[in-house]
Amino acid sequence: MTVKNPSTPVSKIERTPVSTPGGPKSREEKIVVTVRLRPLNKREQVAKDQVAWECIDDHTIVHKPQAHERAIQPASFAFDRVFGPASITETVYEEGVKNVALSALMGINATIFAYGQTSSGKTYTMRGITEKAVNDIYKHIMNNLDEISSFLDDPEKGTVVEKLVEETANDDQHLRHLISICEAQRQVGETALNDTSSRSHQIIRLTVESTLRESLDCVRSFVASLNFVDLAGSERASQTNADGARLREGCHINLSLMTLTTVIRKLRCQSLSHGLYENSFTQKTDISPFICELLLIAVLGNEVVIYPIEIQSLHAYCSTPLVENARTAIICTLSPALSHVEQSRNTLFFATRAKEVTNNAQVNMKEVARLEAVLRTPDPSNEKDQKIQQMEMEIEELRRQRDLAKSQADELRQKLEGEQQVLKPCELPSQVAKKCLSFSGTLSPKPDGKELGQGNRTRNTMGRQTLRQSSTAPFTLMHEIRKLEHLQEQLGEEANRALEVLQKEVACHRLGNQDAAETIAKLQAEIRDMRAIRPAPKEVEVGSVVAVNKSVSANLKEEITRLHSQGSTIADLEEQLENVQKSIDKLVMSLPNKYDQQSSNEADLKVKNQSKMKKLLPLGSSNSSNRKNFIRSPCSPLSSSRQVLEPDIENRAPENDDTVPCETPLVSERDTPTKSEGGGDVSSKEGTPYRRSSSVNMRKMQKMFQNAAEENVRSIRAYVTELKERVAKLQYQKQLLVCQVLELEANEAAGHNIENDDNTAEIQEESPASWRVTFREERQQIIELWHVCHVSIIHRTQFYLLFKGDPADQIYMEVELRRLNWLQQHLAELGNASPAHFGDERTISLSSSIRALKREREFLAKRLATHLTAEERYSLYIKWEVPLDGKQRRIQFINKLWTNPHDAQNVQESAEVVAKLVGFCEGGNMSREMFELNFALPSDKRPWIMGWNQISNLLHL
Ligand SMILES: Nc1ncnc2c1ncn2[C@@H]1O[C@H](COP(=O)(O)OP(=O)(O)OP(=O)(O)O)[C@@H](O)[C@H]1O
Repeated sequence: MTVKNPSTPVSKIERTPVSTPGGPKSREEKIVVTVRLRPLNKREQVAKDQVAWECIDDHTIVHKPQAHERAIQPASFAFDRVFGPASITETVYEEGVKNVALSALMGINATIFAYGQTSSGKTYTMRGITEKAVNDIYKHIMNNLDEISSFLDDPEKGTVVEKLVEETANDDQHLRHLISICEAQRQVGETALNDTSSRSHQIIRLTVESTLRESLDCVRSFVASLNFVDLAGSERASQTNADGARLREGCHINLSLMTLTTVIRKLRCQSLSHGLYENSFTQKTDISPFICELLLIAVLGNEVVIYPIEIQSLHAYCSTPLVENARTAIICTLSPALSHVEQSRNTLFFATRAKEVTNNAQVNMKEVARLEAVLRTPDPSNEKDQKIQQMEMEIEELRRQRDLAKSQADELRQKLEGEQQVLKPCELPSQVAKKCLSFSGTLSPKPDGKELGQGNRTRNTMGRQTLRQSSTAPFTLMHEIRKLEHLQEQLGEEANRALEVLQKEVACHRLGNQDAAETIAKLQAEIRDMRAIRPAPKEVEVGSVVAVNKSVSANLKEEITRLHSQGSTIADLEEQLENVQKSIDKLVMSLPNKYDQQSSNEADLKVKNQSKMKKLLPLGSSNSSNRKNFIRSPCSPLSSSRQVLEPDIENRAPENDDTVPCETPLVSERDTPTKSEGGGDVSSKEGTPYRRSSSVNMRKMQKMFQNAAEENVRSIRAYVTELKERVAKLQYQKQLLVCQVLELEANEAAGHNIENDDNTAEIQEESPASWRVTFREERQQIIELWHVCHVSIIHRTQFYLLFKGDPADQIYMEVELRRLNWLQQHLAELGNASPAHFGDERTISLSSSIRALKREREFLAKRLATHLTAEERYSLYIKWEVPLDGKQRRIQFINKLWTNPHDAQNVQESAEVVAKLVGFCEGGNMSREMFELNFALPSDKRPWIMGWNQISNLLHL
């Protein structure tokens, strides 16, 4: 069909861009979205369905709240135009879509499509719209019978869709006839909602060619498509009562509509990219080519070139630049029935989204279209070239990847060779490394005894852990040792600094008494000791590539022996820090005022108790009863009040003067003479002006000294505690290293077959998800091993509450697991008969562990009385089924804690109770306390903790 265009644009097409001489003109335009609400149909009336929607004006449709929904605000939707049940199709056409339809006469592709649930009136509406549009176009033709030509299957347009027929319409009658054939061919079926439900989408496309005479000798041609799309309706199987083929049809229809909805939604989100459409299509492999085509026309407004459709060719088509060149109008049809309110709402949501989609309306001049079509039409030879080019690029990329992989493999090989060299002196070439990878937990002989027998499963998992942890040993080990040394050195330096600060602090007191002098001397000695604990000179810088390369040239065993021969540096550090802690305490205690000295017996007892308590909970020593004994000097560089107080120093009394306020007991306000306090010149009557002024100043000073001293001691304490934590971490790391060495040696002894273990080396790192699984498994094993080895329940509590699955917990979990496995094996080997001696009067045996645990439980039972209220105790007794009238309820209750490793609730609640009794809290403090425990346990005998010395002694390192 060819239409001659009048020399002037169709006046009614207000928004259609006028063609301009010299080229196409385009502008962005929103999709025209209209809504048509049909009347209740017979079926709905018979069912006495309610009307749920109302068009309140030409642009707004609202949800009519039902009687029971009065309170709810009506949902309101606004569109370009809204047509109520009384509107006839002519009005819908004239006022809704005519402008868009007649754009085709101006060379602009146009699409009108209906969208709505089944039986909402799409076909009813589109039939009328198509009819009216055809009328208008032919009317236009009749008025402009100048040039008429026709074409069929235009080569520019490619080929038609399978079963798609393109015919030239001779006149309006002919066109109507063609449309009626089209409709007759459309598959229609009966559903519960619609006797004549369309079971397929329908598109009628008119290709409109028109000319525009610009001047006597210049005629411009336009070509545009006008598409009338009547989509099949979305439906709910429950409402259509569809089954069998009808149901499958419905599913298919829904699926394709869903795709359309998705495209609209994505378009709305301004994701107008070609990949987007490709994705939409590729994801829906069962979408019929027809629907794809439909989407292209209806949504993209593309100048459609129809290929014999295959999904693939469609992709190819989509990936070419799209010419957005269309005007689109959507008529959303609605049933007013309350029973369909949800579907209607969905339709309105779709319409709302469609409103936001912008089209690019562009005049199609035939010449331009031709050229573009030529450019876009794939030239087979060209296409081939492109494919070759693309393949070449892919080959190039593959080559690059291969080279990269090769160089990585070479690098790895080199590293491995380095490791092999390292191991040669031990007559354990690469075998050891490989054995280590494959170690499957043959460390422990099968333990005897019922409880200890649980170790089998544990050891299996240990094998897996070994894979994960030791996959890079011994290379990693050496690297770790370097890191450890580095940390040790840092720690030593920091400890020195801490001690220096402390020394200054002490010096500032200038107290000159014997105790203080001794303390200072001792601290100075400690500083000297600390300085002596220097790790072996670093050959390389840790962490750098150089370090790695140099490390591998060293002998692993030598490294470890050297580390050990450094005099158990970490243990020394630990001891030194412990001494620092003691020194601080002693210093504090050595500076009592006279008042305190006078009540020395009592105070001594108290001090003893306090220091005993400190052993239990070293961090808890800054209690208020101690504070008044703290160093009363503001002279530390840490003290903020130093400057303010310095002028007062000249008022200080001679040190050996009994009357000097400095040695006067810290007098409480209660004990201070009122007169002196009030007037300040009372003492002038009794003594020298010097005394008068100092008696006033000293009270003030004492208070300030006290505050400053407290502040200083607190900060030093915190610092020392931090250092201790770090030492504890080092201790853990060292234990891990030792465990790994142990494994290496065990492998060595076991003479593992490395060939069988190659595949295991692949296990390297765990994803967060698999770490979580591993964490749970490991924790359970740890809990079971604690039980089996009668490990301190305070330790269990701390560990359980501290390590909750953070990836950083991995190292601690593994150290703990390895340690416990070792302990389990050790206990099993020893039995009760011959406890092992480790040279520091500590012994580890099953019976000693049980005894220690018993002591710990008794200790906790005592704490029940002091740390819980009677009410809290009673509710716990009830919860834990401890007879309320029974004797020794406290110990009965404590004996129930941590008794069932397989009962997660028992574990969790036990931990909560113990934490409360010992005073642990969640979070940061927990960490501090956790590590603190490694330094000062509730008992001097701590058979459940294996330190570096014990393990390394056992390893004969
Ligand atoms: N605006 C209207 N005024 C009067 N009757 C209407 C109106 N719209 C639709 N109908 C009637 O409602 C019934 C269903 O209409 P139609 O077949 O057009 O729905 P549909 O949305 O195309 O359904 P399906 O998706 O199942 O094909 C028909 O009998 C039709 O005549």
